[in-house]
Amino acid sequence: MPGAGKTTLGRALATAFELPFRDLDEEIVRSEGRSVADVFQADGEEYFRRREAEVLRVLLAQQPRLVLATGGGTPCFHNNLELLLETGLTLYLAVPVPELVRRLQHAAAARPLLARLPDAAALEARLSETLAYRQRFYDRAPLRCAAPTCTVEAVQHLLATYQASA
Ligand SMILES: Nc1ncnc2c1ncn2[C@@H]1O[C@H](COP(=O)(O)OP(=O)(O)OP(=O)(O)O)[C@@H](O)[C@H]1O
Ligand SMILES: O=C(O)C1=C[C@@H](O)[C@@H](O)[C@H](O)C1
Ligand SMILES: [Mg+2]
Repeated sequence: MPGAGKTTLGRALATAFELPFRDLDEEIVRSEGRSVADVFQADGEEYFRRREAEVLRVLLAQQPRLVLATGGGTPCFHNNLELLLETGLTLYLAVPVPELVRRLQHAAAARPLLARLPDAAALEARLSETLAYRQRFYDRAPLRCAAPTCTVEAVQHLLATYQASA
């Protein structure tokens, strides 16, 4: 979900595993030469999702060994989840909606899907609706860690257990 900690944990995991880190939103921004908000505003979500799927495919083809922070919506469009499940090991950061609200309430305006909401209650309602729809996608990740224990050490432990059972 937005604000779940993908970038923070992703960077730390990349350092721990000595892998390059990439953030899919940043790759889209670089490829488009404009911000995510500008893409949404000028060309709409459908265009953004198309570009997101294309940039994801180009990135994975160019750089198959990496830690990638996706966007919150990435697994829910254009069979991106199937691609991620086939080509890598996916981790879902499960963060309760009230905690997401705390993290995002002062940063929602810059986010196209969370902008123009009147207050924290409206933000909470929007995030709850979004998560209710997305949960079915997120739950297909083979690895899951729940806040507040989404640490590098917790993920290393999850990985060791996963690899031992594979
Ligand atoms: N484990 C954590 N505990 C508490 N706060 C955290 C944690 N991880 C990240 N944060 C804070 O939550 C906010 C969002 O973190 P981050 O940018 O890593 O999330 P994200 O999933 O990448 O968000 P985005 O939707 O912007 O891509 C930041 O203010 C960050 O400092
Ligand atoms: O949750 C989402 O759908 C989004 C999250 C951001 O990371 C961006 O990818 C974009 O704002 C859409
Ligand atoms: Mg991020």
